[in-house]
Amino acid sequence: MDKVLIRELKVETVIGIYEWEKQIHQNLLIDLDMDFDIREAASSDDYQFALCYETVSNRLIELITEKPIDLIETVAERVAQCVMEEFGVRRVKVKVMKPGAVPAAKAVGVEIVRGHD
Ligand SMILES: Nc1nc2c(c(=O)[nH]1)N=C([C@H](O)[C@@H](O)CO)CN2
Repeated sequence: MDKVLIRELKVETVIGIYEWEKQIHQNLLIDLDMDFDIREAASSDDYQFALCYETVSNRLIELITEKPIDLIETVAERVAQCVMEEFGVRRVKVKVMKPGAVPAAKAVGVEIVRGHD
């Protein structure tokens, strides 16, 4: 299946389970693999048939930053639900990484796949 990809979308937001985390902003890095048939956009060279990675990125930043979230699992599920419901994506892989959360690790994170072919 064709895919539209977003890599390392940086989202600065209030994220975490601890009280001190609720007082600061931290970065999340989000990867998306969105199943999407690109043939109509490619053959027509017409933007109206494309899944706009810019529009998706801006919507996800809005979604994630609208209120504090405890778990990165919640971020992943909300992102998957949003791209399927609002952008007509039938299957999506979402990876949410939290750099710096564990000092000894470069990043920690979760990855989910939602939807079907
Ligand atoms: N599976 C998870 N484990 C942990 C999370 C999380 O979101 N998912 N969050 C934390 C803390 O917020 C941590 O990032 C603070 O450094 C701990 N474990």
